[in-house]
Amino acid sequence: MFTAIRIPAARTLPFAGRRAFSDYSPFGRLATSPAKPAKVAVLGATGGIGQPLSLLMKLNPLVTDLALYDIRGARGVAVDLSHINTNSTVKGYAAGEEGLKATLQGADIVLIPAGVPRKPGMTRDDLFNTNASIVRDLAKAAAQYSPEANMLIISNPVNSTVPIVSEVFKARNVYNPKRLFGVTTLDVVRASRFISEVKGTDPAHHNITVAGGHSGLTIVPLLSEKYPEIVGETRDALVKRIQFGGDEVVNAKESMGSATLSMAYAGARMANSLLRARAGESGISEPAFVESPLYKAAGVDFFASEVELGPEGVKEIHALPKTNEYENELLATALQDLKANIKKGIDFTKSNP
Ligand SMILES: NC(=O)c1ccc[n+]([C@@H]2O[C@H](COP(=O)([O-])OP(=O)(O)OC[C@H]3O[C@@H](n4cnc5c(N)ncnc54)[C@H](O)[C@@H]3O)[C@@H](O)[C@H]2O)c1
Ligand SMILES: O=C(O)C[C@H](O)C(=O)O
Repeated sequence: MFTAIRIPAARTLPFAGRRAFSDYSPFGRLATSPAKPAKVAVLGATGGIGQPLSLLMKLNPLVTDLALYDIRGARGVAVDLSHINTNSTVKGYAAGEEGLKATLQGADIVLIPAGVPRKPGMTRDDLFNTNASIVRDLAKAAAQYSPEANMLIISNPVNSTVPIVSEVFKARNVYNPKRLFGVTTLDVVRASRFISEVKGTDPAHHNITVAGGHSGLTIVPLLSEKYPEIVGETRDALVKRIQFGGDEVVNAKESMGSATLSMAYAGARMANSLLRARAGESGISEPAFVESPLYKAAGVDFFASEVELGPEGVKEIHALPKTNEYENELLATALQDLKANIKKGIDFTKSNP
């Protein structure tokens, strides 16, 4: 006799119960759909930072168009990413002026991680001879093809490459200090992680100001106002670890480069914050190395601190938190180095326009 086989109904989740990728996002809040089109360009997209950063941009629902450029391989990375089922388009371009033009035209955010990374024993300043001209040439193209974009400079030495971009834009009468950012987010990401390890807490609960610049002693964590209980050797070790966190990665990678994955995360967080501010969300702040009034009187035109973001880019540069004697000494040392790093970038661009 024929017996009907009963197939149990598949279990389904009601639509409202399903979670979107953005619910699990590590960036904090992500909007679920773009308020307006946003084109993001990545220059140096094939590199150790460029690839994961481009992936994170492909996953960001605020991005509608992603354009990738490198001196090699950007088209392959773009085709690979273009199979991911998020709404944005991805295009990769070949090296040269035409590729740069197509990448940059119409861009709202330009992320630049192009250039060589450190090997053990090197300082970030040792990268200057190679990276200064790479950043200068990319800045020239950006000044021509995307003069109004937010420029996010990742290439080291950030303390010098940001002034290089400002000089290139100034020479072409398109410089807008509200749109130029040295990406120092990684210092704050590290600070919150390292402090959570000391305190045995969730890093999400720690938002620490890291001021100054992005290299060694120019990185100044300002802990005392929020964490007056962290003192003595614990404080000294924590400050040193934040200042030299980059070396920790460089040494562990044994000549294979520097931080790439944590940097891609940090760069994507910064870009996401700018995209949210651009879409009209208020109260968004990130650390960044920007043209700043904070130490202009001391001859330091660029300085990293907490910056409030708006549709115009930099909305407001916040004053530093209250500092103690120990931090004032760190700041004094940082200012000396910063002055020299900034001058080096400006002098280079003036004598090699
Ligand atoms: N700001 C920060 O916190 C931070 C953190 C980590 C690394 N970095 C810096 O980022 C830079 C890149 O690091 P990485 O590990 O990705 O290096 P990488 O060598 O893996 O990648 C660099 C990419 O840049 C490309 N490139 C070189 N010249 C170019 C040009 N003229 N135009 C376009 N692309 C070009 C290369 O082809 C390569 O794909 C380094 O200078 C590094 O020091 C900064
Ligand atoms: O340390 C480096 O050279 C890369 C980067 O600036 C970092 O802080 O990890």
